[in-house]
Amino acid sequence: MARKPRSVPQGVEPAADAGGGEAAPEGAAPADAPEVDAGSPAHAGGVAHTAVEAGLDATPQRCGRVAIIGRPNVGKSTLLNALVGQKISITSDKAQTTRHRIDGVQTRGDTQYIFVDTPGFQTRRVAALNRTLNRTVHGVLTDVDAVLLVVEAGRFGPDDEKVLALVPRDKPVLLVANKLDTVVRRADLMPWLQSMQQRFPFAEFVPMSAKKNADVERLFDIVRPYLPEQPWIYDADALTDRTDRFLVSEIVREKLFRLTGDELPYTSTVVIDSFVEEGELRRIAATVIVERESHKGIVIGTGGERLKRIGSEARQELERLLDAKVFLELWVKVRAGWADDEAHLRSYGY
Ligand SMILES: Nc1nc2c(ncn2[C@@H]2O[C@H](COP(=O)(O)OP(=O)(O)OP(=O)(O)O)[C@@H](O)[C@H]2O)c(=O)[nH]1
Repeated sequence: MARKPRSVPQGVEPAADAGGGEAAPEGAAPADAPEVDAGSPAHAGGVAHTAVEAGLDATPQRCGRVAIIGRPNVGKSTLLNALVGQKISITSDKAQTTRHRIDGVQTRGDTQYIFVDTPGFQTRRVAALNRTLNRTVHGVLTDVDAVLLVVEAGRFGPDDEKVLALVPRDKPVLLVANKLDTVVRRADLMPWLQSMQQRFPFAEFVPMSAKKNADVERLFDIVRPYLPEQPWIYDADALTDRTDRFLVSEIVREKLFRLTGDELPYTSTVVIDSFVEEGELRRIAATVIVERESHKGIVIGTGGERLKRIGSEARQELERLLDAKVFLELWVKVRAGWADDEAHLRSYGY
């Protein structure tokens, strides 16, 4: 399991925005929080069942799972990274970047928040890759204490509607109206929030920007009451359930997407061939898998320039994440039709 590095956490932008988060527009006050079952056991025969009753500890632990769902590109990964205080989920402008379910752990005071990122709900293609992704989203939702439905502030289209339809009715759903910083006329948001209130019994309305520190802090306080009183599942310094090896493949994939822009279809992926620890050095070999010979050219670039840059940017970020020196070797291979082939998907960890 990956832990928080000793070095300074990445992810949330420093609070350059003094005054920080945008306040919720007037009238957008959260709906009353529903009664949350704190999960404390019933009293039986005067026996102390909790640390509090036994007088051992004034603050019993809270711990719960919170799903982050939403259509592609609304900012789910950006939010997860900000909440966890470290980059564990990759982001790019290319929709459908997130492919795996990832637990992001943040422990603060008496509370352990386990945020579950999910792949954007896929509506475009019906290839095996998308079927697998949709199954992941369904699985996540049955197993959480609360759901953050992320949408873009002021917008709720058919794709958002499809995601909302997936949520089991017995879960508290908090509407995160993200990218508030892009809304020019805040007054326009009021009627929109009211229409959202009519649409679904959301437990809370949270207009915010995942890129603003103060907004992210506020979200912790809003989510906390929805988490049951129960012992923590992970150690206090845990970052994610994923291994370093997994995080490495995600970071290389992010650089690949960022540096190829729209030229490369989202069906390319990255496989880690070897990950060796030699004292303070990590020797990593990875292969970029693409579907066509022409895609290989895109990744390599003129005179190998682009592949070199992907490697160099990934290495710098990996050194911060792993808190070690990194030697990264990158290869490119063509595997036609991998995204439509269930056997290949399994071998690549999907
Ligand atoms: N202006 C602004 N941009 C944001 C905010 N949050 C996320 N973004 C940008 O929106 C784009 C998509 O963000 P992601 O976090 O990758 O979105 P996602 O929902 O995880 O996308 P998928 O992986 O496709 O499901 C990126 O370019 C982010 O930088 C925000 O609060 N304000």
